Amino acid sequence: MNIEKVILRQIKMDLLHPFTTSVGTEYDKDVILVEVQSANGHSGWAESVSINEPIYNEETIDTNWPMLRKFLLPELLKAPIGHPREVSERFQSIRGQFNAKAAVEQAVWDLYAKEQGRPLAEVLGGTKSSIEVGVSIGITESEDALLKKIAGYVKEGYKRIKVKIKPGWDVELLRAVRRRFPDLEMMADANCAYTLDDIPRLKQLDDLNLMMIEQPLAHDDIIDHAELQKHLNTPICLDESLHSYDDVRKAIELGSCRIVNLKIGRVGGLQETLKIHKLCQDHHIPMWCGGMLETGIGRAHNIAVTALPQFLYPGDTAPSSHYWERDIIHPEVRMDRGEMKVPDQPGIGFEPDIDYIEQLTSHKETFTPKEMAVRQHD
Ligand SMILES: O=C(O)CCC(=O)c1ccccc1C(=O)O
Ligand SMILES: [Mg+2]
Repeated sequence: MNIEKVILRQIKMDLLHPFTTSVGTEYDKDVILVEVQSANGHSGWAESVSINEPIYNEETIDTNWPMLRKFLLPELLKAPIGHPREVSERFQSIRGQFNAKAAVEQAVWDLYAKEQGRPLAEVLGGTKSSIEVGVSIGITESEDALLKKIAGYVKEGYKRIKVKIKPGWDVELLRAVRRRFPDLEMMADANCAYTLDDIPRLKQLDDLNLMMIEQPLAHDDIIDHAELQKHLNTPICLDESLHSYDDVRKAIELGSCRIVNLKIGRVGGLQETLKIHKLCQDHHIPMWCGGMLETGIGRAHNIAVTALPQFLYPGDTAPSSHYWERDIIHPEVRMDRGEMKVPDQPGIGFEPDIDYIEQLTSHKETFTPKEMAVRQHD
């Protein structure tokens, strides 16, 4: 692959509806888009899934930009790349920065797939032609508001719903949802809001036939989760705690989770995703694809990984219209009766709407191998 140019753009997008979790509320999103261009005219695209504040992981859009320009892009551009797997190898000595690394690596994967004229899902080993879709529902102002929202999403056809919980907004609430929707495929996501002192409270969730409870305990823990899982029948799914193949290996070994939420950004890219996928297959651990309120570009990557066979549950891959007045790709991501088609076009299979992206752009910077070489000697 001959990468001639990398373009970073930062855009701002208003969310159609604010999104509240146990740690904060997102009203809009600043997004860093990475475009890698090759000599033969193809462009690969991806986005950093960092949000505006360091409340999900330690990264933000404002920490990603200087890491990209100072460390990651010089590594990428220092010599030609044969295969996208080499990108994560080059980034190995740089600590952390998972979302930023993934954004670059995923753009290279998209470029690679386009150069081969094949869909990204197929290049990764995906086996599905359509995927099932779930929806993640933020904390609402009342129980009634939540029940109304769920009724709407059930009507739209979503295959499972995920309710955000926190202490005091949990047992009674989920009981009310279960009473109203006895057969609904339902799960809860705590975003780290509990401790082991809450075992008695969390045990009450066992009667509600939840598919799983996501990340009940601290973002950096896999030990207490193993203890908690011993007390619960409901499977624990980890999100924040898993950054790598080795994290997942240790969590499986300890019994810290029975299900894995995979976010490509959180684990540093698609190569790591593929390693985790193989590990979960070998251990019969179901996976599903989490979301970070992505634009259509990040969403397209999420759809591609969800086509892999071990992605056994619906993911948080709602269609464009769930998040945005207007998305930045053509066509927009659509859902039909709770399913989405995996695109059969080359690469991510959706065309970035470059004119609209340019309108939304607040900063832009271009990098070439030559300029990087000059800068390295400054
Ligand atoms: O993209 C989506 O719809 C999923 C939203 C979601 O749950 C989420 C959004 C931002 C940060 C963390 C999470 C999470 O899965 O914990
Ligand atoms: Mg989560």
